[in-house]
Amino acid sequence: MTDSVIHNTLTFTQPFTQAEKQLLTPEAIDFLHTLVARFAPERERLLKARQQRQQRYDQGALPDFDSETASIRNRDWQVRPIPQLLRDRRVEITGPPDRKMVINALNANVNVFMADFEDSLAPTWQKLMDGQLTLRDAVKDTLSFTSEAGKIYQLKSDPALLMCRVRGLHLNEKHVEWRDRAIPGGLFDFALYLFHNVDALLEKGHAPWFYLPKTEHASEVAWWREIFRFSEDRFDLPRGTIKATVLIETLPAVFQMDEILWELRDHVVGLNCGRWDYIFSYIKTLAQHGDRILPDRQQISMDQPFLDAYSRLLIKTCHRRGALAMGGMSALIPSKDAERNAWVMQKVQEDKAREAGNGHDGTWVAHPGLADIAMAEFDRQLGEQPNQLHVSRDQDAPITAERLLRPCRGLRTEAGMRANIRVALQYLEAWIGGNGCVPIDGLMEDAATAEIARTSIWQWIHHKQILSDGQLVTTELFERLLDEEMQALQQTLGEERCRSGRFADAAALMAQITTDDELVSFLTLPGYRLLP
Ligand SMILES: CC(=O)SCCNC(=O)CCNC(=O)[C@H](O)C(C)(C)COP(=O)(O)OP(=O)(O)OC[C@H]1O[C@@H](n2cnc3c(N)ncnc32)[C@H](O)[C@@H]1OP(=O)(O)O
Ligand SMILES: O=CC(=O)O
Ligand SMILES: [Mg+2]
Repeated sequence: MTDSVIHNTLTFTQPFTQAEKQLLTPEAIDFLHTLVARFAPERERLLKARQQRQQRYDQGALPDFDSETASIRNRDWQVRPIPQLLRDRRVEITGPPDRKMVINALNANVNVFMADFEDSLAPTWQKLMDGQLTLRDAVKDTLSFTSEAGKIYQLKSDPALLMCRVRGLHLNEKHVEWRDRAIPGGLFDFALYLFHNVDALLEKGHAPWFYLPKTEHASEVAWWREIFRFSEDRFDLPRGTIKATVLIETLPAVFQMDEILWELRDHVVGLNCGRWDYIFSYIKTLAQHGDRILPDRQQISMDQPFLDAYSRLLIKTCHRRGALAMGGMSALIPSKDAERNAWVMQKVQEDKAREAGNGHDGTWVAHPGLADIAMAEFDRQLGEQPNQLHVSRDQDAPITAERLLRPCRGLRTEAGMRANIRVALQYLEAWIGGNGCVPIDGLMEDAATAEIARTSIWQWIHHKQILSDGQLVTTELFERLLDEEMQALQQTLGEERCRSGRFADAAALMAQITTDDELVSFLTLPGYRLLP
């Protein structure tokens, strides 16, 4: 065995196992190679443009609607009609492409399962490969799993529809290099999923359906459009076969929704309110704006004016253009404690009722135990209709940039700061250990929610915030609280768990990204260096 595999001008940094050889066939690699050679250079330019926009925000500018694309916003046009199968997406479950979880998700009482290579996956090579193999088996309807206790998991006869969320533009796949540079992670996920599943999907009347995360500008979905078109031609697919739902989960993107739908009009079926990354992006984009600092995370609920405006503008924009307006995720997950569980169910129900009432066409759940409650709320609102495309929201007053950027009221407290530290620390420990989604204190925590936790603290330190009890937030206060929370975790989890886990690495990373002068753009970038 050699140490690396060179195929054409792609270099794989390690030899393939027998299982990986099923995915990394010469033909699949050829396709990946072609995509990388054609599209990787443009991705560099798109990332540079992100940096340049951020520099302007850091110098005091605020995101706004682009006057140069006003004609796209003002003209009447619609996206290509939504395929029949995708017109009713009232409940979607999400989760990493872990074998047991994929079966449970596809068997849940939902319309769609979004298999996630982004927020909920720590992209180790092993997880990526297992995830792709799992999805290939799911598409072929041969997926099964036997737990250590001997429980057998199999797909039901009418599983949910499958969508694949590829990694965001910023993430690399370091195990594959082209011209001595790591290739774009999203392109790797896309190429393998498409190559191995397109025939089987089409055979059963489905198609390659994707979720595109963390877009910041319409030019980024134009990049994906060219990849979709090229792939359709390569596989002799009619134009518009490949479909995508675009997450609107960055602050700059909320000002670009018409432009995003326009650029991707042959392929897009909807936009989605990725509320957690959106909150993170609000903090990051406005990192230097001392008058727009967010309070404790617990107070940043969807009824805050800036988030309510975001949800309503997304619905209004989508419905005018004939696209679905998907809602987002409550982070609450079921509890074994009956009293807490009743409270969780009530909160999730309220959240789904708000989304359905606003006019969303569907929503997300993080756990199968929440599917029925979400389904009931959307059934109540939608009735026999597959969606709410007829809800125009034309009666609303225009949603302005001021409203979308409006500062969020609420307190900054020591308890809130400690909670942020606990979440970020435990999440980073899980992530660098290869687990990208974990329950912490009754909440689903993934890369997006952890980003809120760590960037909040950075911003509070950077802008010398005063907590509700009068304490000044400083690096020293953060370091003391980090130390205390580490000790508290040792008490709760036990010395052994803390010693054998990756807490020392997690605490070091946390300290570094929280006290750096520059706000690190994604925790997964330095984190990825620690992943195998
Ligand atoms: C901000 C965003 O990007 S949101 C999208 C990304 N985030 C996600 O997708 C979150 C997905 N959710 C999860 O990963 C999980 O629900 C967690 C980690 C939060 C909790 O998982 P667990 O600790 O396993 O929960 P719990 O023990 O209650 O699970 C009970 C059962 O439900 C299953 N389950 C839990 N969540 C899911 C899910 N999302 N999909 C399918 N099955 C699930 C478990 O596998 C388990 O199955 P089993 O009884 O057959 O063993
Ligand atoms: O991806 C979803 C989010 O809320 O972030
Ligand atoms: Mg997200």
